[in-house]
Amino acid sequence: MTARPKVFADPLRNRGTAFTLEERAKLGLTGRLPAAVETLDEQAARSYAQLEGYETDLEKYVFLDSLHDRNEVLYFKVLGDHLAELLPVVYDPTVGEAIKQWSKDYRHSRAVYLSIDRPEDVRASFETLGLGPDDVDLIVVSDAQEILGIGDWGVNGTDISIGKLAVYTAAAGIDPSRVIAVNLDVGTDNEMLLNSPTYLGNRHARVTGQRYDDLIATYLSTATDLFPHALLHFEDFGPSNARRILDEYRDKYRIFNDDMQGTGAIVMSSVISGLKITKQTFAEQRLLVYGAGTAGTGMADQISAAMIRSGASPEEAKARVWLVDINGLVTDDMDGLPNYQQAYARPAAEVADWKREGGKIDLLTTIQQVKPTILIGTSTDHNAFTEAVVEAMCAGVERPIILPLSNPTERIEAMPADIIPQSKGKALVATGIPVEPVEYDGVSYTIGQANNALLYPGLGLGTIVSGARHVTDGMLLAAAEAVASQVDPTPLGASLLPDVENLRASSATVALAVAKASAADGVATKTPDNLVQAVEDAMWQAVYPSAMGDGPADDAP
Ligand SMILES: NC(=O)c1ccc[n+]([C@@H]2O[C@H](COP(=O)([O-])OP(=O)(O)OC[C@H]3O[C@@H](n4cnc5c(N)ncnc54)[C@H](O)[C@@H]3O)[C@@H](O)[C@H]2O)c1
Ligand SMILES: O=C(O)C[C@H](O)C(=O)O
Ligand SMILES: [Mg+2]
Repeated sequence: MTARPKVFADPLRNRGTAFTLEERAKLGLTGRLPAAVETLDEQAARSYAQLEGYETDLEKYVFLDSLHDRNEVLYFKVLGDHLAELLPVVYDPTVGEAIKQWSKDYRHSRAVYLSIDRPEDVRASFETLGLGPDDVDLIVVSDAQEILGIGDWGVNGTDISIGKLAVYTAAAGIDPSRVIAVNLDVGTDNEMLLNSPTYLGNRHARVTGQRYDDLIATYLSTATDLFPHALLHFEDFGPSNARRILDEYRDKYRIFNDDMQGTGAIVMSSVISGLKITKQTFAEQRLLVYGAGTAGTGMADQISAAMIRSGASPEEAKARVWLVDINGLVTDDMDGLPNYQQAYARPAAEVADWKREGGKIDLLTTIQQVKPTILIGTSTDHNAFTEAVVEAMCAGVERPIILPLSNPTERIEAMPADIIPQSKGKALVATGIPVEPVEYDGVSYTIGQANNALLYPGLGLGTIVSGARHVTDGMLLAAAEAVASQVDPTPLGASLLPDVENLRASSATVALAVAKASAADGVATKTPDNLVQAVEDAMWQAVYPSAMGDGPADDAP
């Protein structure tokens, strides 16, 4: 058997049957491909037809993953041409299924693995990529402690970094040759994985404390030293680490926590749209967050900051937020509250005569007492938003904003198909997962996807184009407003958020707003004369470079 030509194994350069005869000769591929020289469109049509032959989304995920590893341009062409259909396959919710199977189904690797047991290898692990200081725009890292709403998946969580990067490219044209996916393998507390013969990660419990902190510090300093222009995206860390890392390092490095900041901002977009319907201000809102972890408290932070901007004092804003977590309404007499919950804990005296079940003040009671204008679910507590909960929300206010945001599908607090009829069409709903429109009383209600995927790609692009030194609150707000500006939510049944179908255009608009905010906040290091053009030019397209007049580089077979 002869050796496989090297270029076939490089997904960034491989074009398979699209190599012309000249390219085949130049690359030593003569006679190594069937005669047909296909266009990218022809290849994409065949790949899509093959994809349609698979039944389950997980099979489609595996097929697309293999395509990703053979030919990146073709993969992104197929993904881009069918974005709304395929986003749920390469990303949430199917990526959650793939992660559960990851070690068992292990095929190949495109990530960098940093092990807590070998911190001395961090630098070498990046250096093996052979990339220079100007070659990297973006790194997505996860320690996989809280993957989506499915918990701790150790090294299996690698695919969340890969999935997020695929969305960055498909949605905002981040150049796929300039990104790195990283898994921080600090062990896992998932017993099932530890006992599984196929598990590929470190076989010990999660390391915490100083050694963990040292690995994070080493990661940040090494990545920034080697790739000084890269945006460092943090994904699916556990709640206390997520917040600690962001608080400690956001003024020092170019970091972004998607679950806190990206999710907070997409929720801001949903609320901005909702307030166009209720004709209220942020300062008038009463916010109830059910599931006060990384995402939920990130949202509370952004919404209370918006209350302050719209005229509330910090004390008034705080007094308009209620958190309900696993032990019921969060009050200041509870022991061991994490600091991110303490910030919003209600005075115990204020709720002394509220009804308690098993010592807890539950979600329904809190709604009845508080009459929230906004109810957010980030609890992973499936079906927690019962009919009684929805009815109580509607009894309190005319048009409640109800956002069941837990992912994946098996975790969502309620499905819009239930909330819309239960609220008689009054509730303003968006979800984290993609869902079909709901028909009710002769109206079709389109449900916006309040998933950070609608926001972070454009935010990342704007950060890269402006060379922002940090991701500021001003940039997050600009992104949220830019997303909301793309829809008119006021007709009955209209979505609160733009359609995923238009994600690429939407991301460009977001990027532009973010780049402007970066300059206004004084963190931009690049200020192109024509920002619109700079954003357009920065967006990578799924075409073979020769089509843009640039042939493939020389390479021995
Ligand atoms: N739509 C989006 O863009 C988006 C973004 C980030 C996270 N999320 C989803 O939000 C959920 C939470 O993610 P996270 O990263 O904040 O996780 P997390 O673990 O940090 O927070 C979850 C919180 O919910 C609480 N909780 C668990 N069970 C509960 C119950 N029965 N009742 C009340 N509270 C309960 C936990 O104590 C914890 O405080 C996940 O499902 C995730 O997929 C969605
Ligand atoms: O990944 C997603 O779909 C959104 C979010 O980051 C999550 O953790 O659920
Ligand atoms: Mg996440």
